[in-house]
Amino acid sequence: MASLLLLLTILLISTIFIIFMISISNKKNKTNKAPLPPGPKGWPIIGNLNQIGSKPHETLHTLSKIYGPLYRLQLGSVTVVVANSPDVASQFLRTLDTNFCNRPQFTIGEYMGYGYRAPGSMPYGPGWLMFRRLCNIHLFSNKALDDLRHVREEEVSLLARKFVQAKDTSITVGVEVGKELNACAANALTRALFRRRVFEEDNGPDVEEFKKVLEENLKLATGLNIEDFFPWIKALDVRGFVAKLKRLHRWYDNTLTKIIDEHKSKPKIAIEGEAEGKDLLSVLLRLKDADVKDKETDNYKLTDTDIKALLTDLFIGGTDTTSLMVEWALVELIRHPDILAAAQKELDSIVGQSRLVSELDLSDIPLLEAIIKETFRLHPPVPHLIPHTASEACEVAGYYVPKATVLLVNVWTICRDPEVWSRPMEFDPSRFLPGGENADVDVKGSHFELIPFGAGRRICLGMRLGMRMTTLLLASLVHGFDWALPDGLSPENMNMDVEYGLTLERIVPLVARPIPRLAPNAYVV
Ligand code: HEM
Repeated sequence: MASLLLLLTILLISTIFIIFMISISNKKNKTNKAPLPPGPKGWPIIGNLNQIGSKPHETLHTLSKIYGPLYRLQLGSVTVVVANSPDVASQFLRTLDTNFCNRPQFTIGEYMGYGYRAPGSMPYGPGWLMFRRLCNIHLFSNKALDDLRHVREEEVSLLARKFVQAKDTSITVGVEVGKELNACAANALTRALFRRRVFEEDNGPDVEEFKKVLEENLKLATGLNIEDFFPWIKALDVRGFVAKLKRLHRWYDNTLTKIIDEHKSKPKIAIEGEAEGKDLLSVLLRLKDADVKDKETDNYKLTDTDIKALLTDLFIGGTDTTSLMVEWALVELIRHPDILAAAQKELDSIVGQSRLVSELDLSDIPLLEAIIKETFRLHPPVPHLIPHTASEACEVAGYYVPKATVLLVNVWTICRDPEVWSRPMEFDPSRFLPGGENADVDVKGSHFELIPFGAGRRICLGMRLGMRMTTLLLASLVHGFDWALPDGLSPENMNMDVEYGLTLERIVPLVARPIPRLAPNAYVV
């Protein structure tokens, strides 16, 4: 009996001791822990979701004026922090990069990323590193990019030719420039990925359907989908969002399965052999071969699903971003004819007027480069990057950021912050010219005031191709054509509104008249 009493007493004392220790440690945590970032008060259950509105980039921008460089939103069950200054962005993406190099598991990655097996949605780890390494060697290295220079140049000359042919019919109506740019960027990319032009009218997979799919792509891929914040809405699929994603995924999957089968049925071409064996799909199929023990894959056994996930991601990541960017640059140049004329003069002095631009002409074009940077600044194609997530709780800028918090880097706001840029709303490329106030700033991820491709480990995988294609396309359109608006439209009253998505698209697409300005045989392909 006495020993039972003793045992109970010991148990009681230890329980009290444990409770005491936990409460001390909680108190200590509470007092030592930095406060959560400030943010607007939310409603029970939905949090701040009802305050986001239909133009989240504008809402997030307005909130930055109230709550400063780092604020917090509660969107349903998910805590989101928004970084609004170069300094805070660099704390997340440079100082704490290892903690923020994961992606939240959002619905889009579940379907379009084949269950988070594509590089854009995949968790950080060996599989993700392997995909990036493969792409960096076989698609985006300088050598791989040089090998495919002719492909990009051919596609851009075909576009120029199309614009020349359109000149008579477009006098009153103009051409829908963004759509043509999109097809051009898509064809150049898919020729590098699997040697096919997806927009070839009589050869590609059902072209009309493909165009619709492309349009649907990024509308669905917005950074802020309600389904990601309320699992029950996703389960019930109230908006039909999941059904649409599944349909889109099925389309990609069927199309890519056909393309892969076609490639497999062709005789295998050694990787060091003819150039045509060097498209990314041929390389991936060779690496997938059971006999290949390759350090590039760390002997990871690639599957057809991995390959389809990668191709889908590269295609989605590489088309709209590029064409949107060039469309915005052209809009700004039409609104600033003096800058357009100066850029034409710069290119004429290098290329002349008897041929189209080649990528080889584009090593010393300070004004065009400045125009590209200024366009990235005022119209960053991906306004909040792709969401990142905190692997562990941490402290940033004196605030506590809990584990699993979703991070949005508000590039859109940073790029128009008057504390960072003088005359931020003015399109003025001269700020980036030698001697200009921002001459040293580049877009490659080390100057956090201008990170249209992101920064750190998750920086855009296709940045080098994106830059090459953007520069070639814009140079060709500027050098090859004068640009006018259809009758009745003036540069001053162009609609500049955007539709929010993962990328910011123009609500009213640019319709313009290309007027050839080179010798007629310059456009002959
Ligand atoms: C003007 C052109 C482009 C812009 C502005 C752009 C922008 C971006 C941005 C902002 C991100 C997210 C970075 C982050 O979350 O920190 C990203 C990621 C990505 N981009 Fe691009 N991009 C462009 C072109 C391309 C091209 C040409 C490709 C491929 C062919 C591509 C493939 C990807 C992929 C796969 C990712 C995901 C990377 C990862 O999560 O590891 N992008 N891009």
